[in-house]
Amino acid sequence: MRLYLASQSPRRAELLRQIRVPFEQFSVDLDESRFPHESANDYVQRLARAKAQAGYAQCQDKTAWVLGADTVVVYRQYLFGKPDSPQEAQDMLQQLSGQRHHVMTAVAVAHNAQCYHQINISEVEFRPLTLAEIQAYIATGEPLDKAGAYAIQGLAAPFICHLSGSYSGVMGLPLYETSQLLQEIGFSWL
Ligand SMILES: Cc1cn([C@H]2C[C@H](O)[C@@H](COP(=O)(O)OP(=O)(O)OP(=O)(O)O)O2)c(=O)[nH]c1=O
Repeated sequence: MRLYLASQSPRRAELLRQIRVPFEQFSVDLDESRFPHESANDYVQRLARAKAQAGYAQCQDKTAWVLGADTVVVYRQYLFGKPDSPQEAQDMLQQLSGQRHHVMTAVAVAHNAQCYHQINISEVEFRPLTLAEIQAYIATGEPLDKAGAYAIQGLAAPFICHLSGSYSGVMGLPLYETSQLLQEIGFSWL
């Protein structure tokens, strides 16, 4: 049984390689807009399923399973995806400074009409950040393709004073939940 990762994210690929899951990667293009009144929880799960299913539709190997995932940062009533500009990244990081927020990552696997999914919700606390620190961080370019405008695995690691949940989930692919899904579909590795 072959596994495909329907994602452009190098982090998701790195995490799957970390646990030695064999896979091939390609990206899918989707409308990622949120429905009116859709909860963050429902939104990430819908997008993870949509990525896996669109990936399966696109995949020539119809015996394969396709994995998709989606990550959002949730602070109070706000939902932060990838910032569209350095200014938006600055606004996100100023709000996250000195506060706790949640990171939700959903993961889904699809094959024909079958689609299984799981969600991980982790809690992260940032120490207070100065505007100069935020601007210096944005100038590195790292925040621009990351949900919530930061990377736990990168230069933002020293900003994080508390994490409750899953490091890999915050990074974009919760490995506990992913391995549960792979076991459920009978995909064995190692
Ligand atoms: C919070 C956080 C997010 N991220 C990344 C993971 C995801 O790549 C990205 C969230 O955006 P997503 O829209 O979930 O994913 P993506 O567009 O990068 O890739 P694809 O949809 O093709 O699978 O943010 C980190 O790398 N580190 C972090 O600490």
